[in-house]
Amino acid sequence: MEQVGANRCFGGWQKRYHHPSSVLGCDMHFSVYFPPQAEGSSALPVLYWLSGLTCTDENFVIKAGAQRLAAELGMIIVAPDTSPRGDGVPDAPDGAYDLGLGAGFYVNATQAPWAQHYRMYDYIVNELPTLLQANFNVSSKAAIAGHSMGGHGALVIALSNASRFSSVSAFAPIVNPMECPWGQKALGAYLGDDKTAWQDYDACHLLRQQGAFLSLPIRVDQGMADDFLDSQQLTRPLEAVSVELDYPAEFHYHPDYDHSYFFIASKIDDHLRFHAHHLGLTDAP
Ligand SMILES: N[C@@H](CCC(=O)N[C@@H](CSC=O)C(=O)NCC(=O)O)C(=O)O
Repeated sequence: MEQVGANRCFGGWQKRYHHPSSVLGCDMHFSVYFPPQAEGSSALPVLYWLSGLTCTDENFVIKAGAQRLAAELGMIIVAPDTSPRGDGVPDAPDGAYDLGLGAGFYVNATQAPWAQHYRMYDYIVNELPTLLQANFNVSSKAAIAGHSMGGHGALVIALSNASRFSSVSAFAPIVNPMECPWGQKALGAYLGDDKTAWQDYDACHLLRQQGAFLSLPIRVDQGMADDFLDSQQLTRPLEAVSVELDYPAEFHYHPDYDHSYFFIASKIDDHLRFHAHHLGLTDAP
């Protein structure tokens, strides 16, 4: 693993790394914010941030403005890329933004030509945490968050690995990919036509299946001026499932906010405080 960037930021460091991924079969970048407390001897908890369509590991780092509060809270934030990358990694034949490069959907693909490299689920759940444990002073406590496609990834990964995460949050997540154009296109390509294989990657399905056995804290924020709100099954279907199950997830709706990083930057502190509380860094959210 090689460090390829380092910027002093709120008394800590915003760093970028490059490493060979055996799971993805290619070289990957990821970004890490180390708060000032990382220079001490205590292991710090990690918040994984999963970004949306078209993003790399850098969109969140540059646009969300999370570092100021992460520095105060003593929280490491890890932002991975959104798909495998590089020569030899297939892309959508028409260069579409919602399939292939920048659109890994956090699944393990089973279909040609994707199956060899598109294994973002295993990369986030297994390879990346192991790499972080081996190289940095991180504690075993972790939380996960994301936006849109990354909100889908965060919810699916946390719901399927609830013992690994103290909390999960999402901005404008795709919560029912089985029933929306972005999800149907990606899951169809990566997993094939058998929709039973899609269920493992649908947050609504997972919550309905497992909600009765879970105590995972969930928070979702949604802008009401989001152009994708209804067309891409964002947020509301998951709220309906949580109401149906009486699952105590938090849903916050915000008039006038859209799907962009302006929304994320406006509300990211609420998510960091939510996770800090459940990670045991603070008494109150
Ligand atoms: N180009 C597309 C939509 C692309 C887009 O809005 N991407 C979002 C995530 S959407 C769901 O995963 C994003 O985070 N973009 C990067 C950024 O820095 O804003 C279109 O215009 O329709």
